[in-house]
Amino acid sequence: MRDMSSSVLTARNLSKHYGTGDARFDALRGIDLDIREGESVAIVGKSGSGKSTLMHILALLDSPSSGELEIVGQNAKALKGRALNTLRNATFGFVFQQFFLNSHATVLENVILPLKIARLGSRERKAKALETLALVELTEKAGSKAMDLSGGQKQRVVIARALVGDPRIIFADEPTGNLDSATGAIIENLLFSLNRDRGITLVIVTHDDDLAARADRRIYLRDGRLVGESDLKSPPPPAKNGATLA
Ligand SMILES: Nc1ncnc2c1ncn2[C@@H]1O[C@H](COP(=O)(O)OP(=O)(O)OP(=O)(O)O)[C@@H](O)[C@H]1O
Repeated sequence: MRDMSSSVLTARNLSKHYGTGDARFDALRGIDLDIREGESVAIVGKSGSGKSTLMHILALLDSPSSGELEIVGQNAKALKGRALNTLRNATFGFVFQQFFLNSHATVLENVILPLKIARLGSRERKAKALETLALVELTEKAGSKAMDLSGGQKQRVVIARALVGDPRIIFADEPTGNLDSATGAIIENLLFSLNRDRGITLVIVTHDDDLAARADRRIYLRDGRLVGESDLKSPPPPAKNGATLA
């Protein structure tokens, strides 16, 4: 059983700006955050508030302009090159719209890819990929081309690919964004069951209030600042000037 109380991600005074001089834009300003092993966290806020920027930095896909970040006890600044890639591949799973499936490859080949990168033997990676496809109920589509699947099936392949390397943390950016509500509910249930049953920490960026409400904790961003948090027991912070946060 994984230790639920220890931090898997710790951010201190994280800031990120784009551009310089007059063109400088501060996308994140002084973010402090602790994410504990096994919890589910939704990052919410208006468009442009910095949600994706924060998630990309937490997932080591981008670096902050200043501040400190620790991932499973390791200082992000000290991680470079191969060590960075190895930690990212071994620790994280990504459910991002920009990480497209290879539509001409089969479902199985798409799911196997991270295991190839991790240099697992071919028999072992096939067995592991098939086991993961069974978990997302896509066994019968293993040999289909990814482009021949429905939107919900594609998203399940993306989740299988995120899951196949046994990640400690899954980062999901608008995981139900392009799906109809019934299909979105299936994807949502799948993500939260992985969190509940396998103890995988879940970090989700979403505009969807219902999805955010299912997380253990919500983190509210406004103009690059963390303006509040709510867990299951406390309501969200009041919106400034009557504006809504969603
Ligand atoms: N590469 C970049 N260069 C300049 N500005 C950027 C860049 N990437 C993001 N920004 C700016 O940083 C701010 C935060 O962007 P971010 O994508 O994190 O917002 P978001 O909250 O995820 O928005 P959305 O909900 O619309 O996806 C935005 O104002 C955006 O225009």
